[in-house]
Amino acid sequence: MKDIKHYINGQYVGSASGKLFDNVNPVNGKVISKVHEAGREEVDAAVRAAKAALRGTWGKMPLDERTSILHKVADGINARFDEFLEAECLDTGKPKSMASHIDIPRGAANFKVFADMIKNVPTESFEMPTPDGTGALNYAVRRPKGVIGVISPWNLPLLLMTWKVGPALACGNTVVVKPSEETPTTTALLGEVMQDAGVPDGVFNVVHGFGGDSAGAFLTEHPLVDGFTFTGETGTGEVIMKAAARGIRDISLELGGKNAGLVFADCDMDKAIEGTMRSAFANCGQVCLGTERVYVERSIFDEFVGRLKEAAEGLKIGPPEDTEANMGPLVSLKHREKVLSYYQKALDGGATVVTGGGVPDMPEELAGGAWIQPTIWTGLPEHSAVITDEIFGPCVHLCPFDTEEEAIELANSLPYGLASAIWSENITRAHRVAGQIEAGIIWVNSWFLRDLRTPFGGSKQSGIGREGGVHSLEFYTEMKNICVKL
Ligand SMILES: NC(=O)c1ccc[n+]([C@@H]2O[C@H](COP(=O)([O-])OP(=O)(O)OC[C@H]3O[C@@H](n4cnc5c(N)ncnc54)[C@H](O)[C@@H]3O)[C@@H](O)[C@H]2O)c1
Ligand SMILES: O=C/C=C/C=C(\O)C(=O)O
Repeated sequence: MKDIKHYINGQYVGSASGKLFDNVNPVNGKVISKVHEAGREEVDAAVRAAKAALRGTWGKMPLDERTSILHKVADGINARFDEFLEAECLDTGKPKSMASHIDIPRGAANFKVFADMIKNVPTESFEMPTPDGTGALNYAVRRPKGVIGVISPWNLPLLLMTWKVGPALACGNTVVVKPSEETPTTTALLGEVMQDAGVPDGVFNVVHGFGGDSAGAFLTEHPLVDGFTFTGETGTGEVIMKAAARGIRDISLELGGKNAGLVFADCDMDKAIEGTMRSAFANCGQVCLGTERVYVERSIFDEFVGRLKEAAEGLKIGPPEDTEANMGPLVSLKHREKVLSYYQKALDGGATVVTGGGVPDMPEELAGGAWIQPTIWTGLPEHSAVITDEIFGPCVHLCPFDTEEEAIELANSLPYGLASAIWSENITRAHRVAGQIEAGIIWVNSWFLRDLRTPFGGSKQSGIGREGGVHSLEFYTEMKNICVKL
């Protein structure tokens, strides 16, 4: 069986401890590979390699050369598209139809976009008077922040990891990546692409393992890491923030959400149903931007519930290679336990189960997988855990509202503030409501439409900082002002 090793200083290496853990295919529960678990020793070697690489050829490389290497990385991902696709779908169980349109192309785009951007973003300069009349000139320059610790989740593994590694390398940093223990394969494969593209040893390093008391914690506790970028749960973000406080290291946190959809009676119903189907069920509901609570204006509530039910019941659950399937399993049986505990809470709380609510019957060869039904509820009170907690499954609670003010208040009622989707053909209303929603990303008549130049991140407990466009460059560089007395 294949074993997945760390990638440190340009070499694939195993753990000194010999500790391995299972990588399980969520489609059938079978072990697909064994993964080396990093101890402090491997994490230390990776961080030191990254530190040394800053002072090596990478640190001295002209910008044009660096960015052309990053274009080669993107081309390398595209050249091995099918391998990346296969690996991502084995680790996550997601439909190939989705990963081939979203995950893998974005993995390549994340390198190209930021390589081009860093070449075209100006810095500022200010002339100032001085008492002796000669004046002074201030100008700002960008320098890499240093060694960046990248800690990424399992839901969009290649997409979310490269969303950080792309701009970090474009800005001249070096990285140590700790991918999710659930989905190590595409990050490991990226090491080969980096090597072939001519990325110098030590610039891109990967250590595998778990979070607490494992590779994740060892990385955040390592004093030579200069900054951390993390995507994952809010609770994990708190732990990482504490670790980063030691030594005053910078952080960028993209955290959990419990995003609201708002559907007004003046929406285009077809668009609202199509968009809500995606925002509730895409990637088996495992998208941080998903809408697990949707508020619908009362006059169209019954119609909306009926149409969403019909559409949800039309979803085809199946394994990645089933070309008709548009819903895969959850990432693991453990995650399914969590999601099913909320399905039970909904029942206990007196919800009306509009559709789903359990585990589908699957053919024998798939019976060991983490399959789950897409689920719609109505009738729960706003304080119930199903409405306040991020479940991260293919489920949505629908609730009617009467006024615009009430809809805004409901959307803003939770301590999260990642994203929201508003459905209305009244453009004045859409702008007015969008301006009042407490979230970092608002979509009007769309969902998960991404322009990589835009600010991306959450407010309240959904994160700190923004990445995307110049905001990524802000995080991954130190801005230095040079003041010259003339
Ligand atoms: N805001 C966003 O952009 C965004 C995007 C995708 C996912 N998410 C969030 O991610 C979560 C799902 O992902 P997950 O379950 O993998 O999240 P998670 O927080 O459990 O794990 C994320 C990563 O952190 C590591 N980790 C866990 N504990 C750690 C510790 N103590 N120290 C260092 N590293 C540690 C894990 O091993 C993994 O690599 C959801 O909450 C989702 O909303 C947010
Ligand atoms: O699950 C969360 C999805 C996040 C998406 C991005 O970070 C992105 O599109 O850049």
